[in-house]
Amino acid sequence: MIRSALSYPSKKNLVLQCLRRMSSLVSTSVSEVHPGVAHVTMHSPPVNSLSLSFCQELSQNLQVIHKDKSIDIILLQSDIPGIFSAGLDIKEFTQPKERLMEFWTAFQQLYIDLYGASQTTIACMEGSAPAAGCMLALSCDYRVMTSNTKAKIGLNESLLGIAAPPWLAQQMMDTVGSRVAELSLWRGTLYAPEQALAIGLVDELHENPRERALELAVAEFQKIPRQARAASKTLTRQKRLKHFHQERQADLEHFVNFITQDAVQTQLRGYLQQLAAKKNKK
Ligand SMILES: CCCCCC/C=C\CC(=O)SCCNC(=O)CCNC(=O)[C@H](O)C(C)(C)COP(=O)(O)OP(=O)(O)OC[C@H]1O[C@@H](n2cnc3c(N)ncnc32)[C@H](O)[C@@H]1OP(=O)(O)O
Repeated sequence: MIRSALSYPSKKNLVLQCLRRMSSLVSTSVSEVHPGVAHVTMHSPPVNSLSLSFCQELSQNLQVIHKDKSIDIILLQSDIPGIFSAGLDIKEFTQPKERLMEFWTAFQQLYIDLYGASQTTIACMEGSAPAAGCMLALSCDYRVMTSNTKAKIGLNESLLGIAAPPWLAQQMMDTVGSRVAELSLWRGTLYAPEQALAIGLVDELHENPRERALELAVAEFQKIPRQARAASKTLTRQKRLKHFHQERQADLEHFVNFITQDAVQTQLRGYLQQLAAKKNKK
């Protein structure tokens, strides 16, 4: 059974408790029965889309955990049925320039905080993870997805008239290989769970991803010395992170210049209308 951090009197949990109170979109709890395992839960209805405040809150939760030496596993999960995360909040793309810059900076920081976490991270996907939702999963060390065929995962940016940034495209290439990533990116393919497993986009399918992730964390991952797990991550990820920091400003400028083009804005408005029309048909 998972108990909230609220039930812990220690200094560490007071910090988590404060964070939980401040945060309405993301919360962290630690398990009494499974020490060292933190559950980071996204709950931003209707679809956990990554708005500016959502990115900031998720980052804040991760930053508190990073400082907590007693936590060595992070399970990233959603409490919205059928949804992991719908990706970036498309409405953010239509904001004025200052806000766009703040938004993209927060999204970049979220990538640093999740991809660069020293803890072992597991994405527990009980539902769909398109675009930046997929980025959250790709930033984790291990991905467990629901076997429910309604769920989809992938980088569908091209269908919105935009393209994933280079660092996200790189994550896809690192995970599924260059050729499959290349095809997926320009087609904007969203994969059903079995297909995602076949190309290596997810590591396992399970009826209950949270239960399976906890089992993996305790029975398998925590048996590997944590410093070895952390050092292995540094080996495989530090080059990417260093490059990201070097390119961060250019990435921000590219985003703002690209997204503010009239043709892109028209395309994005059309996509939002399609989503609304789909909802009205239900
Ligand atoms: C240089 C340029 C760089 C660009 C950056 C590239 C990086 C990342 C890009 C992105 O992440 S863009 C976002 C891409 N995401 C999507 O295409 C997903 C769209 N959503 C869906 O497919 C579905 O909503 C869903 C996630 C499969 C869930 O389906 P469900 O049937 O449960 O819910 P809906 O009825 O479709 O939606 C409910 C409600 O949410 C609104 N909504 C859905 N997704 C988003 C979103 N990403 N941003 C903002 N709003 C979203 C949808 O319009 C409905 O709104 P209301 O009608 O209730 O107001």
